[in-house]
Amino acid sequence: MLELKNISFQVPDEKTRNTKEIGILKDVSLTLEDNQFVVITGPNGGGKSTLAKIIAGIEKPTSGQILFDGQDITDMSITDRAKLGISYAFQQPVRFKGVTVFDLLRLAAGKEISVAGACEYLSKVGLCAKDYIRREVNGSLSGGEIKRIEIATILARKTRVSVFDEPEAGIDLWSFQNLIQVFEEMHEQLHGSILIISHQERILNIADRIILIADGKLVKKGTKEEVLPELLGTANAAPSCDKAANRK
Ligand SMILES: Nc1ncnc2c1ncn2[C@@H]1O[C@H](COP(=O)(O)OP(=O)(O)OP(=O)(O)O)[C@@H](O)[C@H]1O
Repeated sequence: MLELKNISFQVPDEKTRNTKEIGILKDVSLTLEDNQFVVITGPNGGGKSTLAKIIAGIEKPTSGQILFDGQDITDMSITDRAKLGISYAFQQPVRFKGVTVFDLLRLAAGKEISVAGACEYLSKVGLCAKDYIRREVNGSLSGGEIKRIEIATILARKTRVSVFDEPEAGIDLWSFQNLIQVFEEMHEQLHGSILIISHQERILNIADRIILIADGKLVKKGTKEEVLPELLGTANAAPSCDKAANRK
C-alpha cells in the first residue's frame, strides 16, 4: 500500500525574484491500495505530473510523507524506490542512444528474456515487434512509438506500483483501444497497483477509483459513479484566469 500524507510542493516564484513561493501541491493526502487501479485527472497545470514525480522520487516534496507498506520512503532515491517496486512512465519518455529496444526490455524485466518474450510485450502495445526489437531507442522513433515502448518496459517490469503519466498522449485511436485492453489485463493479472494520470474518459471508465486534482489540491476522490458525472458536468466550464494568484 502506498500512502501520501499531507504532501505539499512549493517552488520559488520567479515573478517575485524568488522572494515568494508558488504552491504546486497543497496538502494532498491519498492512499493507493494493493491491486487498486486509480486514475488521477483534472485540469492542465493542476499538479498531477508533479504528484507522479513525487511518488517516483524525481521530485522531493517540500513537506509531507510518503509511506510504502508502512516504510517511510520520502527521502529515498528514484533507484531505491524502483528496487522496492515503484515504476514510472514519463509523460514525455526519455530516449537512450546506443540502447536497443530489446536491451531496454531486458533491463526492465531485470532478468534474461528471450526475443520472443520481448516481442510479446511490444505486440501488447500495438507495435509490430520484428520492426522494433533491434532498433535503437533514439530520436528516430516517433513520439507515439517511444511512448508505447516505454509502456512495454513497465509491463516487462511487473512492479508493485506502476505509474503512467498520460499514456494516451501521442497514441493513435487504434492503438488507444489496445492500450485500454493492456491496462485491463494488467489490472487482472498483475498483483500490483496501477496509477494513471489521464484526461481520457475511456481510461477513467476502467478505474476502481478516480481522484480529481485541481489547482494543487485533491478536490474529489471516489468511484467513477461518484466522480465522473460531476467531472463531465464541469468539463465545459470556462477556465479561470486567476489561477496563478490563487496558488499563493
Ligand atoms: N519546478 C517547477 N518550477 C516552476 N513551476 C513548476 C515546476 N513544476 C511544475 N510547475 C508548474 O506547476 C503546475 C503544475 O504542473 P504539472 O505538470 O504537475 O501539472 P499537470 O496537472 O500534470 O498538467 P497537464 O495536465 O498539463 O500535464 C504548472 O503550472 C507547472 O508549470
